This record gives sequence, C-alpha cells and structure tokens, in this order.
Amino acid sequence: MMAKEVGKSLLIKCLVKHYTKHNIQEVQGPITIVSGKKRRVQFVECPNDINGMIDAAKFADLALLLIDGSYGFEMETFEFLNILQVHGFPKIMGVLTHLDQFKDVKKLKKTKQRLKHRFWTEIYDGAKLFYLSGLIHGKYVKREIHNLARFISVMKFHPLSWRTSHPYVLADRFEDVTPPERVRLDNKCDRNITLYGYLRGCNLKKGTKVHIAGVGDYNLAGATALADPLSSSFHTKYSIDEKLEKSFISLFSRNANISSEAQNDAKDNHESVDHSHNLEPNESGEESDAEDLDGSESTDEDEAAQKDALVNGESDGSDEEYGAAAKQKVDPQDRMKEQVEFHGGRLRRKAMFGNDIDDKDLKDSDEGSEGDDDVGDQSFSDSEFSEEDRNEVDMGNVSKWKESLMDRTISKQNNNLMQLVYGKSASTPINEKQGDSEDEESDDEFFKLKGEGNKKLREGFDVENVDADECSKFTNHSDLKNWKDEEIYERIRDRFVTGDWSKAAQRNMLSTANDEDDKDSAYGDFEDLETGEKHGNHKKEESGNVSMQKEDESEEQRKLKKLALHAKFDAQYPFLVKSVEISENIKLLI
Ligand SMILES: Nc1nc2c(ncn2[C@@H]2O[C@H](COP(=O)(O)OP(=O)(O)OP(=O)(O)O)[C@@H](O)[C@H]2O)c(=O)[nH]1
Repeated sequence: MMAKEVGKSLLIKCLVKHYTKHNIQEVQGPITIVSGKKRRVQFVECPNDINGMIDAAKFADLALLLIDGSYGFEMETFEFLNILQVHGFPKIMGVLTHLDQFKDVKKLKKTKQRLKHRFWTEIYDGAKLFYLSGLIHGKYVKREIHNLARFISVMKFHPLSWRTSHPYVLADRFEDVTPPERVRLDNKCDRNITLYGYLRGCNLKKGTKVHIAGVGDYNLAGATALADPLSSSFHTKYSIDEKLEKSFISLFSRNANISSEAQNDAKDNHESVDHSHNLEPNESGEESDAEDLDGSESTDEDEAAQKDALVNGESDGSDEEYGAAAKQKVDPQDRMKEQVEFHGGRLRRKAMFGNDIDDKDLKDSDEGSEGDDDVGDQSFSDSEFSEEDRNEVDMGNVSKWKESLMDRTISKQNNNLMQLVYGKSASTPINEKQGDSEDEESDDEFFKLKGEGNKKLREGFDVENVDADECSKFTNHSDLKNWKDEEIYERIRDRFVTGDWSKAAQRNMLSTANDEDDKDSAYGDFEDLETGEKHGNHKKEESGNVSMQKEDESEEQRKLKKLALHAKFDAQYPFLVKSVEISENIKLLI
C-alpha cells in the first residue's frame, strides 16, 4: 500500500478489526494476525517513499494498491508497480477508496469504469480491483472489508524460489544490548543489537552474514528461536513478549563504526517512523512458518471461505486473475505524464494518460454495465464489458507494440534462411526453377552418374510443393511404385510366409538380372569416384566387334556373372532364405 492519505492505515485497522474483533488506535509497524488454523497474515503499511517501496516489494506476498478514486491515479502507484516488478513479484490487488466523495452516481460509475480500464491496462486484463464505497462511523463498510479479508485469507501464494532459499526477517523491534560499561568507556564502540521478528524463507545459519537494508552488512552472532507469541492467542501482537527478552539475535558490527550519532539517528528514525506509522527497519518478515502461506496448506476452513467468497459475488480468485507483477508489460513512462498540483491542502503528483478513455467513450461502456450502479459491489464479471470495451482495453496502449509485432512477423516470413546465412548472392529464390542455377549444377556433378550430364534429377518433382527452407517436402512422384499394378503385386506375393519361396527366388533372380540390364541401358557407364573403378556399358563395347550370335552368348554370360555376383552378395546374409537358395542355384549354373 502506498500514496499519501489514501486510507492505508484505516484499511489495516478495519482488516485487523475484522479478523480479531479488536480495535487498534494506531498502526505501528507490522501487525500479525491469525487468519486460519494454519495461516497468519501480516499487514505492513508501505511508506510513501521509494526506499520503503523497495523494501516492501522484497518481502510482500500481496500488494494492495490503494487508489484514491476521487483523485485518480497518482504517480506513486505506477512507481510502486515498477519497483514491484524489479524487486519482488508479489500478487497485486487494487483497492479504490474515497468513492463516497462522488455525489453524482453517473460520474462515480464512469470514474470506476475509467479507473478499472486503466488498472487492467497497467496490471493485466482482469486484475482484481476492490471498491470501498465510503465510511460508516469512520470505518469502511463491514461487508466490503469482509469480502476483501476473505480474499486475502484464501489467496494462494507461490513464493519465489529466491525467497524460499534465503532467510529473511522483517524486524519489528530492535534493542541495543551493548554492555553499558563498554559504551561508557567508548561512546562510539561497536554495538550489539538484538533484532526481533519472524524468520521467513529458510533457516538462518550461525556465523552467516546479514544485510540490514539501509545500514550495511554485518556478521550474525547467533539466532534464537522464541516461543510463538500467537500460538496461545488469537489476538494481535505488535512486539515480542518481554518475558522472552533473554533470547536474542545479536548482530555485531564488522566495520566498528556505528557512531552514537548514527545510533541516535536510528532511534530518531524509529521514533519518527512510529509517529508517521511507517516501518523501520525496512527488512522483511512474515509468518514464521512459510508453509502457512502456501495455498497447498490451506485448511478446510480456508476452502470453505473461498467458496463463500465466490458465492458472495466475488470473481473466481484464480491465480490468473491475481497474476504476478511479472505480467506487467507496459512501461508507464512511455505514456504517462506527471502533473504536480495542489490538491486537498497538499501537493499531489497526478498520473495523466494521453489516451485515457474520456467520458464520451465511457458513455458507450456504461450502457453495457448497468449493474455496476452499486458502489459497494465487489463483483465484476467479463460481461460487465462489451466486446468493444474489451478491445479497447486490449488495444488501448498495447496496440502499438502489437502493430510492430505484426510488421516484424510479415517481414520475417519473407526472409529466406539461406539468404540470412549466406547473404543474398547465395540464395535461391523460391519461385526460381530448381536446377537452373550454375552453382547447383556444379555441386550436383559430384553425385551424378557418368553420362547423365545435365540430366535434371529433380524432374518430376512437385514444384508447387517445393519449399526452400523445408526440403523434407520434396516428393518425387515418378519414383513411387503403383502397388495396384498386377505385376508388382505378383512379385511380392511369394515373399510372404504363405508363398512359394523358391519360385519367388527364381523370379527375383531373373527380375534382378533384367533390372540390371535395364539399369545398364538406362544409366550407361558409371564411374565410382571413390575407388576410381570404371564400370562400362559392356553392351555398347561389345556390340561393334562380335557377331550377333557371339553377342548373345556373351550377353548370357554377363547376365550369369552378374547373377553370381548377386548371389555371392546375398550369401553373405544367410538370414535371408532366398539368398541361400539363389547362391545354390548360381553354383549349379556355373
Ligand atoms: N471520505 C473518505 N475518507 C476516507 C476514506 N478512506 C480514508 N479516508 C480518510 O482519509 C484520511 C487518511 O486516511 P489514512 O488511513 O490515515 O490514510 P493513509 O494512507 O494511512 O495516510 P498516510 O499514512 O498519511 O499516508 C483519514 O481521515 C480517513 O478517515 C474513504 O474512502 N472516504
């Protein structure tokens, strides 16, 4: 909670009253209450200064952003939002106060709409925003506080891993326990300080170093666990019981230089802090048992409370709805203007938005949200907004970066991967006919069969399916066999267990020979570039020198030789029955 005089103290008082039935006169430091069987809630008022905000962001699990609805957003709200993003990721809920200062119901409704739009834009669409409609006997309306308290009680928290692996304490009291004699001898001697507070995160190790926000790094002399001051009572406690004074955490100054002035300053600060209801020192701390805050540990009572809260018209309270500050994508600096003005007897820094939804725009949205008249109604569903309103919210400020995203996507789609890697000259335009480029031809030479020359291996490729980046889409339809063809059908029939394997083997032998023959005629000479061996087209060589009869004989012999070679190869794989048979057949033939 931040910003001045928005109602922070009053809200804490009302929440404490709700949980404990006790009235507190002043909010001095953190207030811890028991909110369930296994759950405690600690309220800490965030001071209206940047250091206080940074400290609060570090330990808070939930940030209640109080906004004076009668005034509008103040710069502090957005400064705090930015700090929350950097220093911790607490969940965020908005609370609108001072709404009773609107006399005109219509104006109130419009303002609520406008602030909600803005809140959603700055936090995230659907972020929870409570309305506190006004005061009754100087207090907020009971029902509204009841609803808010229930949300806080049942809210699920997912602590950051950094927080769970680092011990931290929000000290609610400190004592100077330096032996008086030492101080008497040297007023500027190192002091022993005892700090009291709830340890969170994980266990403190003896001898570890500690950082005291705004003061420096110190050695930890020891840590002592005290009895839980709340275990026997359902009431609030502001300080640790005096009876437990003997137990302490001592921090010895390493730099040996906490001057008496500094000490006095610290005390002064502490006093002034008390006076202005601020927190000091600005360290962290909440329940001693971190599990208490873990939603997984929520009790039946909590679950019942959550259901109850939902029945009472609350929104679903899902994690998405509460989302962390991490979801904030907007940089308020880009669009926001600060307007310093004198208002209500003090200087206030109003946050102005260039493209704020003006009253004219809101008229339209008002029509779709008649049920919003009830100032104290905490529920707001999606139906409260018309589709146009939603678009307005969605596209209000973010539309600009979305536009640039679209442009980038379109320009990316036109990029060729090869072009990006090798530069423009090496690229092959997608619509250019494949194989036309000389580079490509020279590359292909390596893998071409001799005699093939410039034969286009990619002939028959489905050019329409060609994708320069996605080569897996190449499909050579001409290579596909027509499995409905009777001949092919017959060829594989005997390959099955039920078939005649010897017949199949013979057929295979002959068809292999024929295939080879076909291949020879089709591909001509072949040179194995690896071995340097040349495989000529024997048919061609012999045709001019021998007679037709001789030619036939030699051709027959050549076929047999090839079959023998095939059989020899197949024989090396005895697990194929057909290969063994073929090899026997060949032997007989030879
Ligand atoms: N009319 C009206 N007055 C309110 C409302 N909320 C708070 N106030 C009054 O505003 C004044 C300031 O309230 P505080 O609770 O002290 O506000 P604060 O944010 O703690 O103020 P600082 O600690 O000074 O920053 C008190 O007089 C409250 O009674 C509200 O919703 N309506």
